[in-house]
Amino acid sequence: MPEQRRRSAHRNRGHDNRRPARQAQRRTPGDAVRKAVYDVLRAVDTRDAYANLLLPRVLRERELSGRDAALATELTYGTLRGRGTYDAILDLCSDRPVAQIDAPLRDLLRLGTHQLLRTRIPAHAAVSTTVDLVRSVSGPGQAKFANAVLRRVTTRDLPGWLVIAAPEDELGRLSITYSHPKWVVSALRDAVGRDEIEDLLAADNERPGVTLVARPGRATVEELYELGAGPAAYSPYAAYLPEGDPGEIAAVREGRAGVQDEGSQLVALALAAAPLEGPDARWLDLCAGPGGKAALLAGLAGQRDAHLVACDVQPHRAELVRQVVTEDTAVLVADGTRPAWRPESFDRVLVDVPCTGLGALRRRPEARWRRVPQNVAELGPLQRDLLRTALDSVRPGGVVAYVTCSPHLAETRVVVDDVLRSRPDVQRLDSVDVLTGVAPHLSGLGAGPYAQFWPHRHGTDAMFLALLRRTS
Ligand SMILES: C[S@@+](CC[C@H](N)C(=O)[O-])C[C@H]1O[C@@H](n2cnc3c(N)ncnc32)[C@H](O)[C@@H]1O
Repeated sequence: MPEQRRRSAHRNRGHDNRRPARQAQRRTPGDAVRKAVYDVLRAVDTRDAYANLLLPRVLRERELSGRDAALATELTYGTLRGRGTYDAILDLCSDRPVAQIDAPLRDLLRLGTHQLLRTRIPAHAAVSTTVDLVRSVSGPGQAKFANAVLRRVTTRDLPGWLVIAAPEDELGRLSITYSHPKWVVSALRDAVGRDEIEDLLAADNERPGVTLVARPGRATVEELYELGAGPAAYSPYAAYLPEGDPGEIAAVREGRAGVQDEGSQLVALALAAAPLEGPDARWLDLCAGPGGKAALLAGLAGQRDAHLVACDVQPHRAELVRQVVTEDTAVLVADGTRPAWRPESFDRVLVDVPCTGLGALRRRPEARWRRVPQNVAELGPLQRDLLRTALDSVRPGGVVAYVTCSPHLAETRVVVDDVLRSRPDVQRLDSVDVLTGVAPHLSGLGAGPYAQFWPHRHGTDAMFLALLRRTS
């Protein structure tokens, strides 16, 4: 299913019926595609651009649509994701270590290697188009070097290279074979276990399909089905969009529906469904930007006469929240660790903390190379502070959902267990039970009380959920 959704998403991106005329005017459309890919790769490297945000803009500006856009997307994402594998192979094909090759040339060698080993582009075309590009950006001397290196790459297929490029130790083998930094493989293996690590790493290299959310009270899944979406596996508010641009759906443009991973929907739904005694009128989303979960919670709150307060420390993120929530939601720009409200003000609190995002690697092809182990250590104190504030903000009997889009144990159970050690006033609820109440077909979330989603098991991001109740 994810494979089918992924293919359709590729096939249908940005159809433009003016394309044939434009393409006819262009002398070498293939080069325009590769130049666009190259420019995005450089921007990712030099100014920390996000490929998923920059690429659509570059495609629009250069009027690349239809098959050209699909090819550019595949080449950009594939080259960024496969970097670890390709560098190990290039090290065997070059007389200079990859780390010492000029960054622009290195990006082009990775792009050439991706085309040779993971696409159906004929080898001669992959080599010549890449070498032409090297000539135009780095000069004839480098073009000769690139030609020699890429010709060596053509001498084996990917499995053939992996046999000699992947080291024998397990971490090294997994890291090169599935193109993840070793520390990420190690952290993911600690979280998912040895039996499933390869499935998880392989799933991280797939492009996720598009999941929509029908925001309660503002749109229905039936409305989305009529526009070509299909039923989703778990969330009653989700619909899969097999093809087409979600931006072309009126409900999405109007903010009544949105694009939202099903795991993200389910953790918000679990907070709303967690059993509660007493009033259920005041909800808080402590880290709300850009607002996907806040929009869903605001809709659910509206259905039971509750009100949501949504808070984010970054003004531009709070503004994004404002654009997707209902009018009766109060949006605050505030530091969640210095609450602007009195303790015990809320009945339900979501704290979806800033994290490494290691559970959403499918969506951000460059993220795995950008994150470093220190990020985990640096985020830890903030994650703990935010969870403490969330617990202080909820009334006795109220519920807190601690959420991350990382399965790294140091960001999930270790944070919760650490904080709860000094909180005798807090009880763990069984998140797995609550989630299966929301979505009866769900399984594979772990033994509880915490719940962990996985891309390879659920087709969702690797969201973590801990539901906690204040007892006094
Ligand atoms: C993982 S994102 C939240 C995603 C959001 N819940 C959604 O579904 O769209 C974490 C957010 O926490 C915000 N943040 C970071 N530090 C914060 C703080 N001290 N107080 C409040 N928000 C903070 C970040 O700006 C970011 O928008």
